[in-house]
Amino acid sequence: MTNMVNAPQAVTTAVSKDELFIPLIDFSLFLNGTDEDKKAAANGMVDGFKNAGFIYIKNHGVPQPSIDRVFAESALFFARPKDQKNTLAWTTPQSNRGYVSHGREKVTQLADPSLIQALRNTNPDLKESFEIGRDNVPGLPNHWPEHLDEEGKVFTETMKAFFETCKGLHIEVMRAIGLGMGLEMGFFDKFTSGGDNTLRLLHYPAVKKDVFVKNRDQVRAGKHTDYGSITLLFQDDRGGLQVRSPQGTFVNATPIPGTIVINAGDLLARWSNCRIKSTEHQVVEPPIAPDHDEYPARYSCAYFCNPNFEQYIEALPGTYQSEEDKKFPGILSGDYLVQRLQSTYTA
Ligand SMILES: O=C(O)CCC(=O)C(=O)O
Ligand SMILES: [Fe+2]
Repeated sequence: MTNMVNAPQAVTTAVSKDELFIPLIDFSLFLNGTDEDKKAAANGMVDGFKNAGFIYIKNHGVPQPSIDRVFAESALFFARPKDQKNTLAWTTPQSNRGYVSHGREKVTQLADPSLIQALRNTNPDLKESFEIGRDNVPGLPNHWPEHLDEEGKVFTETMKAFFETCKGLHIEVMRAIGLGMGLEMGFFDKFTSGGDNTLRLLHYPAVKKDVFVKNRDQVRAGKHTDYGSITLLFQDDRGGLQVRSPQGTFVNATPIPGTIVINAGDLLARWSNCRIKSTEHQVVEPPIAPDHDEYPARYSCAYFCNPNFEQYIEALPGTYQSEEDKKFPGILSGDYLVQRLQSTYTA
């Protein structure tokens, strides 16, 4: 008889509040378990994406020292002088690579550029970021700092390696989603092989407490949904990420050491014919105010995954019975992303 007490559990709870239930999945059971383990982990993941749009995973196979190195390199990068960072500036939605300074991006659901501009002026996001795309794409170079100095070279090597690590995890997570949705486990492989993903390093600088007191609408990152298929989110231990609950409240997605938060994006919601949810989230000041007058800086790292840009995305098998059940027309993955990015940024 197996010892049920010591058997690892595929699914436990990460967050439970206001009807928002975000599961914590032991991903090693999917990666290395029996067929039964794989199925239990995969089902738990898909349930999480259907109900909350968010899951946490542990034992995910990404070595903690690599994650620590990415955070350390990211902090060194953002500490560079503004002028230097601006030489690496983000340019176009088609490229979606480079440095984005405070207030330039305002993630929002609004499509009207004048409304986005008005919002950006009143409540700028208190953050800066650096976007890294698939390397060696002709005509769309990454804006690496490797020519700047030795540190720039180390940063570049670290991020290139981490991009590949996350690309591997994306492939595995989509295999789990395939299994959990009753598709073949390899169903998504032809959509994930290219790695048309974006690694975004984020820095939310230290901010005076009274900024949030004077303006109650001030946030570190405005509420939004992500655009692509899934996002792998690595957060530090500061806290501040919040997820919209079915009751409409924003609930803390508290950092859990050793875990990665994964959320479904709009394109996966569309692809799954709305079986899977893409849930609004935001970043606010940490839940507990410090004794002194300032909230410390927060760092995070989001790996935005997309189906290969040349793939045509339409309702997945099993999510409709007849053509009329399809809620959206098909679209090329790359066209969808560029459309969404175009309304997010102004030059
Ligand atoms: O910094 C975070 O924890 C979340 C960032 C985020 O949601 C995004 O960049 O889309
Ligand atoms: Fe996001």
